[in-house]
Amino acid sequence: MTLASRDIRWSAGGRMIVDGVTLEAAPGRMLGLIGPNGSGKSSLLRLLCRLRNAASGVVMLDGRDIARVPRRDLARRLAFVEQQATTEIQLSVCDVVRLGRTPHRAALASWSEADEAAVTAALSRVGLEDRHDQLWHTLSGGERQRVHIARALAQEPSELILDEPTNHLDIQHQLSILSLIQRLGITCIVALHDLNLAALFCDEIALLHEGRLLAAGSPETVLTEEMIRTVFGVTVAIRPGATGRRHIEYLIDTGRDAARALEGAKG
Ligand SMILES: Nc1ncnc2c1ncn2[C@@H]1O[C@H](COP(=O)(O)OP(=O)(O)OP(=O)(O)O)[C@@H](O)[C@H]1O
Repeated sequence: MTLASRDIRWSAGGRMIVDGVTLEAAPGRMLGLIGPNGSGKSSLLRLLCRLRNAASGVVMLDGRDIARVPRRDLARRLAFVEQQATTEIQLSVCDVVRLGRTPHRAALASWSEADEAAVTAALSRVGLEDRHDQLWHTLSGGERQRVHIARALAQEPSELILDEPTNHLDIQHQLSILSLIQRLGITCIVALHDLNLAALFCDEIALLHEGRLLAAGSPETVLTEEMIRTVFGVTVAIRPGATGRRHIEYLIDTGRDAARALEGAKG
């Protein structure tokens, strides 16, 4: 066991947002967190990395309540890539990635070769080594996202939590970032909206609905036609894809839509 929650609850604005979630991320595996908008994915991820405290229940790192783990020790273990992270506007790309080294450096210690090597390797892994000195605020949305992933990689975590890391990324970078995360071989929890990407990359999937964990298990057991219709209100057909993973096809009644549009045009 690495990161796990037991019956955690968190409410805001008089509403239960995370409602009794018990979840376990297996060591070295990639756990996908899926669910409709507002189902509580970001809130749950923030509880798991202790950016928020659960009102009840417990989050555990290797069986130890994370509320009792010193912040610095937690930062050495666990990295979080937020959905819309912002950074001080005058920082350069390498400055942002260097922030990932903070938990590993003793107070007042000078910048080491190992620190610089970790930053260079992280930038190269996200394909931005040539942007080392560019100002962060001049990057495109997708490049910023990749820099934040590089910052998390420079942190050399053993647990990595990512909130929709493919946001803003073109398809090539969506695939390369998820492949990279998969190849890291560390424990990952990643919130994803794209169900096909979740099926393609995740070892396990957890499905949230209205703050509750509705299902957790292999992509085959969680991503079923019935579950997707019930939770997302979308009709799909699921077949084995060319990769051997499941492929989800969204069934849109284009014939009916076209007939309606035609009738509307006739007045
Ligand atoms: N601090 C807060 N105060 C009030 N409501 C909140 C707060 N934080 C989150 N919520 C509400 O909790 C619900 C879950 O939000 P959350 O961001 O966790 O969902 P999500 O599954 O990540 O959504 P999305 O897919 O749209 O990113 C939403 O309805 C949101 O408005």
